Amino acid sequence: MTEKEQTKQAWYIGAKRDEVGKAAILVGDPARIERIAAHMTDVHFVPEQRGLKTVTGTRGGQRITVSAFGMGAPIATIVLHELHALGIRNFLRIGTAMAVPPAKLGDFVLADGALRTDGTSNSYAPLGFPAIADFDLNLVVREKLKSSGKTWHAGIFGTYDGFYTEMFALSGERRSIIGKLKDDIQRLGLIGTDMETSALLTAARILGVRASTLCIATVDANTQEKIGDDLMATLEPDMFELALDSMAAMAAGEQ
Ligand SMILES: O=P(O)(O)O[C@H]1O[C@H](CO)[C@@H](O)[C@H]1O
Ligand SMILES: O=c1cc[nH]c(=O)[nH]1
Repeated sequence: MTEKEQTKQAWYIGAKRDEVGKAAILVGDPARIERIAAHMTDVHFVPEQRGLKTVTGTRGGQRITVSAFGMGAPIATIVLHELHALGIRNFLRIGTAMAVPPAKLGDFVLADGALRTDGTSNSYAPLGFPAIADFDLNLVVREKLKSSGKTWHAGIFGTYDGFYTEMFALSGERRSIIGKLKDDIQRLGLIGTDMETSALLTAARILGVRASTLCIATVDANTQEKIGDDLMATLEPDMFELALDSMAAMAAGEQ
């Protein structure tokens, strides 16, 4: 029996088959679930388990599921894997990423692929296997970005497991630790960094489903400057709209 035939209710997110839609958006922060739900109709909240929140609603005539994984690749892939086992074939992670020029704070960054600097993706495929976003999904997202008039960049992300050991120095002494991140960025021309994308893209390819990541650049990788909550609050609804419209288009194509 395949995973999909076997799974009627997901172990950790708790969703049953009839509680999920045809495409999924993965967010980190569970507080985004209520806020994105306001951009859909006929909304159904799946009972929360272990702090994992999921909502399904209608957008553009399609049922779309949004699940919050919290932070980091291990739990993000569990959520993707469970939604895949419930029958979902299209995934878009949305959220925040560290910015690298030419991306400026507040710009959108779209992953065409990702450097596999995470550990979780190794459990899906050996390191030589590339973490590549789905081409058709990214075409749809690109079209939505172009018509939005927003400033956006597409390219390769870097995904790291150690937030305070590899990505963000809390004190001056620790700055040397994140030297590798800056080196990777410069040497490899990364456009953004996060903690989930390479694992999600690898897992999705191995599971035979489509995935990508669209983020708002919220932290400058060189200066560690962050965008304020007020600016993020004005950008987040645009990210929700772009993501929901993209996934409604993908879900429509699955019919
Ligand atoms: O996209 P959001 O949920 O904002 O998450 C980002 O912020 C968290 C910490 O950096 C990581 O999970 C990262 O990917
Ligand atoms: O600094 C940051 C900001 C967002 N996401 C990350 O992974 N790191």
